[in-house]
Amino acid sequence: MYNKLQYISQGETIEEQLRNIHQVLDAGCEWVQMRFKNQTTQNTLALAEAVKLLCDKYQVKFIVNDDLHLAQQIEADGVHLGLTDTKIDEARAILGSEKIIGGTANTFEDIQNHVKNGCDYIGLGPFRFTATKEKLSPILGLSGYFDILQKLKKDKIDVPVYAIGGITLRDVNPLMETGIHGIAVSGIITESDEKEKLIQQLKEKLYANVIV
Ligand SMILES: Cc1ncc(COP(=O)(O)OP(=O)(O)O)c(N)n1
Ligand SMILES: Cc1ncsc1CCOP(=O)(O)O
Ligand SMILES: [Mg+2]
Repeated sequence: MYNKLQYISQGETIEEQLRNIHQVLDAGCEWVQMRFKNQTTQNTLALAEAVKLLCDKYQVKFIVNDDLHLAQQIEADGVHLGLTDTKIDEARAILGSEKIIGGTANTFEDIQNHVKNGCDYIGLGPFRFTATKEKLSPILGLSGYFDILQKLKKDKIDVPVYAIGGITLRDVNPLMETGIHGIAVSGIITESDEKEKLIQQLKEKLYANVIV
């Protein structure tokens, strides 16, 4: 079972990214997506190599945003691909069956396509407005998640769905009630001065109904 909490990294420089990721790992997060936009290839590679070492040390999953060749080069656990990034089936052909491929969705049809093409998990959103990403797809709100998750259930499409976009601690319970698997968050964790406490609180809500 994939972890129910994915941290999406933030930071304008390699140092800032590494500081944020290191703090999040120390605070107990077990899944990191490295998202480092508008950077040189050299910078992105340097950060990815450093994050790979860190994630190996903490024994947590590490996926790379957007760049499947970089994910392959540094032997990350996988890649997250958006609707305008490399197609999921092309990425699967290159990465093989062992690597994790996540895909962004905004509609039920996006999820159907991703699953058909071999996607392992879905980042469904945005839940609400967020300044973390530009050019957002239409906002889904709670009712959007409810409708899409109902359709997935009806069509027996069983794929882990992560809610994303402007999520706060208060949103976790209502979102989980729609049937999502977990959440992918960036801002709330990056900006928190009490990361350990926040991650613990998020996990308590995310795993409240999981029988171990
Ligand atoms: C878990 C997760 N879900 C969605 C996204 C968004 O991906 P994308 O639409 O490609 O946007 P960018 O993150 O590349 O700006 C994500 N990264 N992770
Ligand atoms: C990458 C991405 N894709 C849709 S919303 C989003 C940003 C999520 O970050 P935050 O949790 O800060 O809103
Ligand atoms: Mg992308």
